Amino acid sequence: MTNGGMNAEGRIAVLGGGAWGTALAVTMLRAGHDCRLWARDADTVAAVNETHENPRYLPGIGLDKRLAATADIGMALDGAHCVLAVVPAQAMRGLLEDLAGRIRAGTPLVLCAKGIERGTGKLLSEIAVELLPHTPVAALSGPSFATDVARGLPTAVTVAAHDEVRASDLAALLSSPTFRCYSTSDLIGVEVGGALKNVLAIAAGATAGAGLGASAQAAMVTRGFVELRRVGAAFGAEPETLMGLSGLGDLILTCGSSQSRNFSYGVALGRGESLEGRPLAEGASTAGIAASIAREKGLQAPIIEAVDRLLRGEVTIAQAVAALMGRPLKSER
Ligand SMILES: NC(=O)c1ccc[n+]([C@@H]2O[C@H](COP(=O)([O-])OP(=O)(O)OC[C@H]3O[C@@H](n4cnc5c(N)ncnc54)[C@H](O)[C@@H]3O)[C@@H](O)[C@H]2O)c1
Ligand SMILES: O=P(O)(O)OC[C@H](O)CO
Repeated sequence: MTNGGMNAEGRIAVLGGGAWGTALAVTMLRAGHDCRLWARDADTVAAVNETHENPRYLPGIGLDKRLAATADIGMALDGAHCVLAVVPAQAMRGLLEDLAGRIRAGTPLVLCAKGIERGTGKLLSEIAVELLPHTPVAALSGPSFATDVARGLPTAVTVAAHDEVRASDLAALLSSPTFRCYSTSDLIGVEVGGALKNVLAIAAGATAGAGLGASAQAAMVTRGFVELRRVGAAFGAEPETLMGLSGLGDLILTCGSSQSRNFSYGVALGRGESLEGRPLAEGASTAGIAASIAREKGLQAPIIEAVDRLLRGEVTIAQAVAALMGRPLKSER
């Protein structure tokens, strides 16, 4: 496999017709691959095929006319040499169950969602290994707004697999001139970094929404990053991974931009607005899971805990801030 992912080695199946699945499918075409996009929603399939748009999830962005969508998952998988799974984290188990018996043994599966399963506390790769024991599993994560990536704006992400050679082969396969994939064998680190940054983006958004000022926002993100590293370490993540694209990199992106759905969700929370019917914010599911994992492991994660309690309606933003500021003084480390 050559560098840059410009050699078409076969077809790539992208499963999930939302913002990120659509952006990745277009990126795969740009990388020189044949690509089929599977979407469960017939309107999305029709819009992609007929008007070359995904108006529900990527409004206003014209898509590559070569992009073919289908509602038939078997057709998307037919001849695929690599499969990208791009549905929300809480829907991933259902998708992977559908893939059992359909995906060819040995075909790599790249998990592109950022979350942890509610109820089990499992990483998505753990679910994949359990349900698809003959499938090599990888994850893709890093600073990447779907709208930026779909437009062909440049960014860099990380592709992780336990097998280092597989990770670097996949990074080469998925890279394009505007989508630079680094590789690592720290699969856990990449998954945990991507999942936890969403909770901190809600915290940063809530700080902004409550009008607490730019200084508070920077302090929240910095101390939140300490918690991300602490909880990440408990999962077995390597510290260097969390300092990379799928930790610090994505934190910088999502904690400072209203383009982030998690940040915007936090802004609404901080303003006391309704959270009903808002776009997907994975951090809202991950907050409770991360808070309970931190408690179980005896880790201090007061910001993650505060987001969880705010979302449950157990505290007001003023109470959450007072509790954080009133904690006993301690060393920064
Ligand atoms: N949007 C981004 O900028 C971006 C970037 C990187 C990673 N991600 C991650 O990608 C994942 C998906 O996000 P998104 O932005 O595409 O979300 P989205 O809300 O735009 O789209 C979700 C898609 O999943 C489909 N879906 C939902 N439940 C499903 C199910 N049970 N079975 C099949 N399909 C189902 C929906 O129909 C929709 O097509 C999330 O974990 C997100 O954190 C998103
Ligand atoms: O819009 P968000 O908050 O889901 O963030 C999207 C991506 O994860 C950014 O890397």
